[in-house]
Amino acid sequence: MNNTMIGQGTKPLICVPLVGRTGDAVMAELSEVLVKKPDVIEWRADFFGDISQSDEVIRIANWIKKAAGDIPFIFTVRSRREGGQPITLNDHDILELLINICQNTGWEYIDYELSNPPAYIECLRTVALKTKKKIIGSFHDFEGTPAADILLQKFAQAVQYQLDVAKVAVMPRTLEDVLALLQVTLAAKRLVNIPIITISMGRYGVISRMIGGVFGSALSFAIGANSSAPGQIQIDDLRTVLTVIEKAIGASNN
Ligand SMILES: O=C1C[C@@](O)(C(=O)O)C[C@@H](O)[C@@H]1O
Repeated sequence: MNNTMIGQGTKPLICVPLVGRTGDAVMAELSEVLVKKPDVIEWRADFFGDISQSDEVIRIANWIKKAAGDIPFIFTVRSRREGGQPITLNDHDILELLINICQNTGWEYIDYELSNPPAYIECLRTVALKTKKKIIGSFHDFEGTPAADILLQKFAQAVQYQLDVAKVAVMPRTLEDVLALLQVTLAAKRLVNIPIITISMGRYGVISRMIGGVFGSALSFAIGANSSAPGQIQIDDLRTVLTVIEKAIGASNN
């Protein structure tokens, strides 16, 4: 099994999401994706019907970890305001659940939105440090692609909070938006000293999922069993493309 952490290695890691509504569905998805050997697995727990039952969430998280061995895991509860599923938990409940995950599972990464109150982010960071978890500070815009300076601020914010990884996922309305996101990726890579992940979503943005690594994005999301966002492609296709790009870059000497 691969256990490379985000930001290590020469080519971007491939992460697949789990989006089942029930424990059985999540477990079935897990067996399906494990065969495809992703580098990282994300549980999008906002899709999980029993998310308000924290004991059940912890039980399944521990089951998943045991079944998947060394693969690094990301625990994500995407908020409604950033494109997540409607859930009954409020921001404070979500923070409590994330703390619970830090304290009671061996999961490596917690995704936490940079739009959360600063006090919540600092609280989670303190717990994460104590429990040796890493935080991915994230920002999502499913409507459009904000201007470069706004996106660059998101990366700077993640660094200010002393988080471990910074991630930006935005929706392009034009191909120019995709180019803008790639340009921001390159600028952010040069600006910040933590691993970054960038995604231009949807039909136009598909190409960013394949070539984002060239510009500095450390991870790309793909479909192992089910998709969690528009524009994700099948893991086998993404792996083929990333392998070809790595080979081509490695082979060229001018
Ligand atoms: O933030 C992201 C990126 C993503 O939205 C994508 O576009 O691939 C998929 C989400 O599951 C993940 O949490």
